[in-house]
Amino acid sequence: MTYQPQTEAATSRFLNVEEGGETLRIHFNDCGQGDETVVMLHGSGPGATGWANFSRNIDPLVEAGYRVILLDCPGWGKSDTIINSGSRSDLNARILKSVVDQLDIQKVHLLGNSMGGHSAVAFTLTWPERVGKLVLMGGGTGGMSLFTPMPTEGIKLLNGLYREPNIDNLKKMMNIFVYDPSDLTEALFEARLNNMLARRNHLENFIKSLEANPKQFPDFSPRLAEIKAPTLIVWGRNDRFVPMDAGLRLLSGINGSELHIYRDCGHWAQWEHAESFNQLVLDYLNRA
Ligand SMILES: O=C(O)CCC(=O)/C=C/C=C(\O)C(=O)O
Repeated sequence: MTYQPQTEAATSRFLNVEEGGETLRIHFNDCGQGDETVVMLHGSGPGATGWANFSRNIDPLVEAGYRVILLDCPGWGKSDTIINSGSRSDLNARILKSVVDQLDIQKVHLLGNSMGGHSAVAFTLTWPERVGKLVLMGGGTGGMSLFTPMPTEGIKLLNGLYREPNIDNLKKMMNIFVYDPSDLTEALFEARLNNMLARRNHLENFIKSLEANPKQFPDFSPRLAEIKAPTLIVWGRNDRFVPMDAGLRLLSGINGSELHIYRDCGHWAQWEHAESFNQLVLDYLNRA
């Protein structure tokens, strides 16, 4: 039978999650029907969503026989908004735990981009028995860089875009987000701007969260050795948001890990090198 590409509308679902004494309506996309599930966790940029971050990765994994769940973390996409004053990595992990519990999924592979990587590590540290393999891309822990002053130029532009969400600031951020900005189309900018402006409360609450706690993503370095899940770390050599040495920290901390560094690649390996990335991930997941 010919494979039918997944669509956002046909896979869109909502669940309620209790968090901090409140009920949050959480959005996710549920794609495919495989026995094994890959959860994709997006980054923290304004306008990011599961679907937008992983648009080039969903079909190849579903076609290969995986169920793919794309979670919109609270404060992004169609999920409810939140002001977060604790660890956002752990908040996202708690939300994911409730979603997989409600879906009755016992074990998941986690694929996280940037903040999504931080959240995947938080989930694994708290519920290790629920994790198969980890794929951490441009993220996995907060903390300092040995070489790059923090916040990085990318994170400064990201925060600037949250404060002043307009097309000029979006282009400034996206131009250093990827290695080769000539791949970025006006349609992509427009879709991203529309995503952002559709939920101004998300943007305002991200800034309020930073004011309440500037360190939204804790440094998990001292606990990385607790992670037993086989872990594939993926980084762009030219990442100007989360510097590559964070990937080296993950590699030295997580015993069963290996690292793939893409040349000519910024903070969005899954998009910039989609074909190769998809094959890399599938080979890793299929490996005994
Ligand atoms: O500050 C950090 O460590 C995480 C930054 C981050 O998650 C940035 C991600 C950006 C995107 O993935 C996006 O905007 O699509």
